Amino acid sequence: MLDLKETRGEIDRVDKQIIELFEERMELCKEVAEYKLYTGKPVLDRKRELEKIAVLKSMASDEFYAHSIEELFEQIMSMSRKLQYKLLTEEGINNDIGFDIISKLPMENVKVVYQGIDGAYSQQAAMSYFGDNATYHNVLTFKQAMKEVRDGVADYAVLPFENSTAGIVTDVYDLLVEFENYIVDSFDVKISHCLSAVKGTTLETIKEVYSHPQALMQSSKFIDEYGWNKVNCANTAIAAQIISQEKDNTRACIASKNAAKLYGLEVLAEDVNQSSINTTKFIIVSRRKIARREANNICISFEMPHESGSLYTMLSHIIYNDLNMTRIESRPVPGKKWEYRFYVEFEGKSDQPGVVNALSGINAEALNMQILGNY
Ligand SMILES: O=C(O)C(=O)C[C@]1(C(=O)O)C=C[C@@H](O)C=C1
Repeated sequence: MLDLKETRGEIDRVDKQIIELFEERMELCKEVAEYKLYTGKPVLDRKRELEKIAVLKSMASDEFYAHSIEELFEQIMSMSRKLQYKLLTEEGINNDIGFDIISKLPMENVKVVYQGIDGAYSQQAAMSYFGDNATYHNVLTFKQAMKEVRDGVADYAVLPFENSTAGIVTDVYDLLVEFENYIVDSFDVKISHCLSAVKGTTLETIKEVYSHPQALMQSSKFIDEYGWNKVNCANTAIAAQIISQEKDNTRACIASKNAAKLYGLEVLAEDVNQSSINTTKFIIVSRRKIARREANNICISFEMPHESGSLYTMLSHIIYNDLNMTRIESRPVPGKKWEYRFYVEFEGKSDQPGVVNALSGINAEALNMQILGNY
């Protein structure tokens, strides 16, 4: 029988050679980086990589090794690219992500827009964040709020980003890519929904419940127990307004207690959301590319070639630079069937070298990378 210790000794000897050769190869890649620094040639040269892999595979003695060699060299070349991005960052190339670092968001006399009407949760969120020294106005769509921020009509928009029960607010995700506005802060608001209707309505007379799709989802257990139809509205407060105008006791709405009071409705049931920890994360959006000094989250979006391993390759930049990923979401790419845009959030600051390396790697290797904010 073979001696395990002896064989392991042989493995150790081969591994040492692999390390020496790997380091020798990386030193050569530094020379390539220097060449690229002066010529402005991009780090990634996929054509060269594919040609190399084909040649290396043809040297393998069987199919299994050919496949392993392909994986191994994909990794080696990925390490080589990461080293090159790091060297370029150290030379000051690619490291201006362009955020103005500020100590505090300007809050005095600012104009704040929210979606919905009086009594909307977004209004409540906006007022709790900006307080009495801001002026507030509402628009009917998230897109209009984004436009007003872009055009300077408003300094900030306060938009819902994600709910702990119903998930992400997909329209807001899409608009963050469509508009060149930036997330500058985020905060959580505890949400407690009420079922409200005009006087004379009871649980027995109701047939339809009006609300925003997210609020309907968050209260679906309660609504489905009674078998009521769900009717989508642009906003919970708009639903309350419709119910108060229609004066029809077959209809009720899901909205805040505040909205019920504002539109003269009676509260028939409180806290109808199935989760007692129902919370919505709101974001503050600005057209200025600013980041608070203590901001420690970065959100980016990118698309990728539809190839095996491409998401892994993008995320490897985050892992390699020791960054903690806190969110990953995907949305369909408009006009492209079964292709997705990814949204990735990770901890870090826009001027941190690891963040700059990761962003320059993803920017070079993904399609349409956008930095959505450092908040
Ligand atoms: O040959 C280059 O241009 C390199 O940068 C070296 C290398 C490699 O490691 O072999 C790395 C990245 C490129 O995408 C292609 C090849």
